[in-house]
Amino acid sequence: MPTVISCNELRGEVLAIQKIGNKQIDRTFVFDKVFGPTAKQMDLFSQSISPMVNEVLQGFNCTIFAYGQTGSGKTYTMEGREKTKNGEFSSDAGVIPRSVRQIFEELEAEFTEYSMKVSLLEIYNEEITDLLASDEWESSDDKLKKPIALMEDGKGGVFVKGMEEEMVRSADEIYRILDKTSARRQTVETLLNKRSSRSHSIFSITIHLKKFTQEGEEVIKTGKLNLVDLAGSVNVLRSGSVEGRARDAGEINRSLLTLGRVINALVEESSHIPYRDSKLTRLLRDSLGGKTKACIIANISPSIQCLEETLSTLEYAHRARSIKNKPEINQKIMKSVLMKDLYCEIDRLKKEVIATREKKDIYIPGNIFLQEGEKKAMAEKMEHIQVELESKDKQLIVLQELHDSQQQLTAELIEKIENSQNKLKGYEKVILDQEEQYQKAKYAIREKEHLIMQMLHSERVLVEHANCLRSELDFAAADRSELFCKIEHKDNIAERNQIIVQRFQSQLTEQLHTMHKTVATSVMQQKNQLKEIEEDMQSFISVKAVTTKELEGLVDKLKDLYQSDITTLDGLAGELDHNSQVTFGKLYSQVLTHSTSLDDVRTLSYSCNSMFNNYFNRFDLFVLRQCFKRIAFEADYLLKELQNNLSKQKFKLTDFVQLQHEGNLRTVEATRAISDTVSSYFHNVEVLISRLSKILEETKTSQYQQLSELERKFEECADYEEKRLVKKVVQMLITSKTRQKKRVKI
Ligand SMILES: Nc1ncnc2c1ncn2[C@@H]1O[C@H](COP(=O)(O)OP(=O)(O)OP(=O)(O)O)[C@@H](O)[C@H]1O
Repeated sequence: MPTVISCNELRGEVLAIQKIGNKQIDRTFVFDKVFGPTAKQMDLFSQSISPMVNEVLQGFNCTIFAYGQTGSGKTYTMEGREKTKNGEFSSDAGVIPRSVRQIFEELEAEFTEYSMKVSLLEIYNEEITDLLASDEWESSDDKLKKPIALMEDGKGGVFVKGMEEEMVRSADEIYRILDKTSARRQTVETLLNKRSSRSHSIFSITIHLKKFTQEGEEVIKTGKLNLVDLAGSVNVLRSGSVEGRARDAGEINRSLLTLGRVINALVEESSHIPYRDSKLTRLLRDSLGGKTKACIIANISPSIQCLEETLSTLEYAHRARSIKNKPEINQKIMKSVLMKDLYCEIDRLKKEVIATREKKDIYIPGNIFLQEGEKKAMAEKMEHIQVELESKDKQLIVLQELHDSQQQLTAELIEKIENSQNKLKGYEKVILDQEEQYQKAKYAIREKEHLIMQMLHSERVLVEHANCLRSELDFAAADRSELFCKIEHKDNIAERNQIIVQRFQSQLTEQLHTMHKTVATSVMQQKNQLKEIEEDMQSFISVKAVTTKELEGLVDKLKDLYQSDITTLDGLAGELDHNSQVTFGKLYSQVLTHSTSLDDVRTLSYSCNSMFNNYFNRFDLFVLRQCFKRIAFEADYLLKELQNNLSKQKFKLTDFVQLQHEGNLRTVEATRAISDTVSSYFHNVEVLISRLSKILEETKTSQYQQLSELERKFEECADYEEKRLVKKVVQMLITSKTRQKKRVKI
């Protein structure tokens, strides 16, 4: 069957998947706790109920409701399937037996003095029945189940008139009461549940605990736990209620509807809360928004067929979640006050009984009468008392008849009792003997129990040891696989390294080869270049020598030219000198011839003048000659200087060429030496690389050997360890089995 509900226990969410037409609508409801289909009774109890039970023992009133569709597991949740299984507490045990057990365990652990009473009410078709009122259940006739009235207590609360509360001293007593009364619940077969409970049941445990104040005064602390198994919320048509029971479906829904309306009104904080509209809500008024702590368990089915009811339950519970109760601890009552209250209650009950017997009137205590102002409440009370009186009349007649037959039976019984008492005395002796035997057996059992405990302890230790060994083995196996992984990884790295070295080797050889070639070509080129430079220098020197020679020739020619010019000029100067001397002689003879008269002076002056001019011309030529001589001398000197410089330069150039040549020769030598060193260095590198790869190869093989050796040793060790552990475990199992056998024998 398809499921439409999924639970997220961690987030406290319930997801409902609804399909309307082709549309899928997902709805999520959040709760304080969510228990999925795999949850156990114990989970629900320990997480949600157990803390509330503790609070009851602290003096709070707590109520636990189980609400949900018929057949969804409310009764299973509250009561469970069976309380005990093979003498142990069953895992199917529900909230009620588990709460009872916790209460007694805690009370016994604290050595607290306490008194405890329980009550069990059923609300069916808006009528309250007391399932503990024993005398009414003697008869199997349903009609005799007497409905009882709900009364206002005048303090704003209600009480169930004449409700029986049974004092209990142990959990077993409560279990017995529950077993006895479970058959009395109104059940009917529906399509959804073979034993559907049609009524609401309220099981209450009231605990009075004796405590001491700091001043040492004795006080009574009271806590009450209400465990409510609501009737299933049903759709009459779908639930298939049969045999005219459809009415009860309506009534159940009516009281559940009122419960829903009360919840809605509380959530909306409405001014009017319709508690009074149903018996259920009147009775549980304090648990709904009052001083009581309340927990609602919403039971749902994951089936698609129940989706409508499931959604309604989820909405109902979700609304109820937002109700805020104001839990208050019950006031501690002084023992004396409690006693006084109890005496008053007894007094009231006595007066009530007398009034009922006399059928005259009803008794209402003065204080209640004064407080009962509300007409409605009073009318209801009267109505119930009327109903009660009528049913009591009927019962009286039946009881009278019963009384007569009972008296007859009593006489017979007294006789039987006397016989039985005689037999009893005989049995008592037997019982005493058996008690003694029982004590001995008990002692022996305790001893064996002690032994068993010790054995169990040692078995637990052994199991723990085995677990430790197993985990060690697991660790060793994990280490081994890790080691294998590492070896594989190392192999891969070594392989990759080898490839890289080989590649490097080939690249290096290639590069060395190229370098050799380059160096040889460069040496050749350098040699050629040096040769060319040498040749250039030789040609330059020879050209220079030729030019110098030519220059020398030219200088000689120039010198000769100057020399001839100077001699010509010298000749010219001599001729000029000779001519002037001739002219001067002629002039002197003329002066002597023509010097007589007055005009002698003028003639003298004239002659003197020309003589002066001649003299002057002669002086000029002399100076010119001197100048030429000096120039020729300077030119000669300059040429000589030039010649000297040229020959010096020639020598310097020859020296420079010589030096250049030597330097070139040295460079060639040095380059050759460097090239030799480089090639020898590369040769060495080559040798070293080949040696290195050889070493690498050797290391790799030795590593391989070492690793395989290690692997072998590790495998041996692991095998040995495994065998040893298996042996140990087998040994331990054998020991444990022998112990178990011994224990069984014991
Ligand atoms: N969690 C569960 N594990 C095993 N069985 C379960 C569980 N819940 C319910 N059941 C079984 O399903 C059947 C119906 O459950 P139960 O009577 O508790 O439902 P209900 O809600 O009380 O029904 P109704 O409202 O009709 O009384 C019972 O036989 C019960 O044992």
